[in-house]
Amino acid sequence: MEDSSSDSPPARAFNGMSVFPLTEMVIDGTSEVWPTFGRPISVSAVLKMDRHGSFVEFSRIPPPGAEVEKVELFTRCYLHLSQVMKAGPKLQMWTVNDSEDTDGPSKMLAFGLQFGLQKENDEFHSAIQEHRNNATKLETVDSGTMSISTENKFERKIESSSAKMYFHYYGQLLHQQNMMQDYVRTGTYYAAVIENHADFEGKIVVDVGAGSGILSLFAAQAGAKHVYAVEASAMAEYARKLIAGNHPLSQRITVIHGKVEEVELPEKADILISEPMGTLLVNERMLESYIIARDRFLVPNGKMFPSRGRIHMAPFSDEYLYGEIANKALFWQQQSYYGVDLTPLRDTAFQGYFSQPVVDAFDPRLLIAQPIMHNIDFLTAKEEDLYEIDIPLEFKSSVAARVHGLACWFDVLFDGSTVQRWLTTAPGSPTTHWYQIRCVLSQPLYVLAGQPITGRLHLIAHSSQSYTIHLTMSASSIIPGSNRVGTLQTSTAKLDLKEPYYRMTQSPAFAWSQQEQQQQVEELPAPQGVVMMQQPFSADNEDVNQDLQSQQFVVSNGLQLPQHNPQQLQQYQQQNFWSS
Ligand SMILES: C[S@@+](CC[C@H](N)C(=O)[O-])C[C@H]1O[C@@H](n2cnc3c(N)ncnc32)[C@H](O)[C@@H]1O
Repeated sequence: MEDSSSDSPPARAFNGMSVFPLTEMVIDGTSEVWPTFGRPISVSAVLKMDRHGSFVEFSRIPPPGAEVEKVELFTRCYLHLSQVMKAGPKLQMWTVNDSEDTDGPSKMLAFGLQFGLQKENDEFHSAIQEHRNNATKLETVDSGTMSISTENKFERKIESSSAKMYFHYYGQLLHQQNMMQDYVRTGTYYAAVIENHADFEGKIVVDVGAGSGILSLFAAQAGAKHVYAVEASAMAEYARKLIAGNHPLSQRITVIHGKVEEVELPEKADILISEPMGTLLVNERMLESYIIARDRFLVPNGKMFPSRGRIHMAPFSDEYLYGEIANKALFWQQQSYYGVDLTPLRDTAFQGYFSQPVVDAFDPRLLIAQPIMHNIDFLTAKEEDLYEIDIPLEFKSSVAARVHGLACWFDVLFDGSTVQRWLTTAPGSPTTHWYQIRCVLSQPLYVLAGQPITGRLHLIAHSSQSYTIHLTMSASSIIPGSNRVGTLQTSTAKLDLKEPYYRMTQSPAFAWSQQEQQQQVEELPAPQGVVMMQQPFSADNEDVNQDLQSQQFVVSNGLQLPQHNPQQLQQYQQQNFWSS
């Protein structure tokens, strides 16, 4: 390890905290995972930086009167290899993967950090965030000791195996086509750009993650002076080919193969265009690259298309979905599977199924309260704001129901000078390839009409370009004589956004007739942010995605193709898309 460089931010010291090494994880009867901690060790912490990045050096403080006077190093944790989570007012949880910094085998370290005061916890937490920021702001000065720069930013926070798979995926035309064929998505981008051509005319544009180059071509159609299409995957070569074949627009577009974190551009941009949204808006962690591109390339007061995103959330009740997930674990209930007792893994399997967010298009009538939303302003947000997103939940149930979890979707805004356009993925709106996502609780809650539902949605970014989701939901009650809310029943869930359960081949939760559904739609008021369903789900319960694509294909091309043979349609679409 090198010593801290003199160019690095000054080291900061913190005292008076105890480390509880994590010895094991225990799963109790209610399927909660509880960490078991070892004996506490008093430590001090110093935040430093060397050429590998920022790190915290924890040192043991010898107990008063101890013979040893020398401060002994407990551990050194590099921030880019550490996940730090506030687990309580005075408690932080640390998990550290030190595989990159030891010559030996990969090691995971987990511990709790207990502070004497909440203030100390807050200060230490913000100092860590600040240090992360400073580290990435330092430019490469020379070939000397300090070499932390934005060039390493992507690599330092994303595992190389994850990035490799990610860019391999986007390097294939098949997947670019899939996005392009989401006509709600592509059509909204097209309309937003063309209707707001005044924002593009004569302007320098950067297309952040250009993929096939489709948005760059839209910007050029809208009159951009020049477009820099930055694409990190091998798709950049195909984009070059596609753009070259679209003369004369091609004269005003330059494709740059590389990451927006690394490439250099000859001039600043007046406007950025990008499609960086993943499931739940933030999956894939590409919004962070969009923000980095803003800081690197956009002129002050420049425009961003889109400029704002909102995550919408509401509790839902769906017995059918809950039963489906719970039943999957029944396999492990067998006591004699070829003579083998599978039950030791039953609880683990049960938890495993509930740790997958469900991705599908659901009926908005499954929502049992008005949605709430969380705003992310792409023009002002800091990249680090997306490392940890903490959303307090507060709803009022509109019916008596069993609450099975939290449903989420998002929308983004194109804030054009001429027209404002929202691209929405709300349930009941025309379905997109993002669908909606639902976090299902293994222990449902019971609520009465009018009862408050409170809780927290806590998203923590991880190095595989996704998030760990910590969901807490409580059935609450207003404490008589006060405005305070008391908790009656609480349920928690931990999910990995990277491991979703794509439920598109399943039957819809409701198989109502069109007439019944229409009647329901007319009777129910639409929740805020949700367009109530105008049409039934796929008439023959076939794969929703295929059916969606077939409907949209028919609409967009004006062709009268058979509506109820999605497989044939999809085949037809794939063959013909690139010649349309
Ligand atoms: C969701 S796709 C959108 C593609 C295209 N703009 C469109 O709308 O059809 C995102 C693209 O961004 C690229 N990408 C992701 N992160 C990037 C980064 N840090 N630098 C450059 N390209 C990136 C991906 O390879 C992928 O092609």
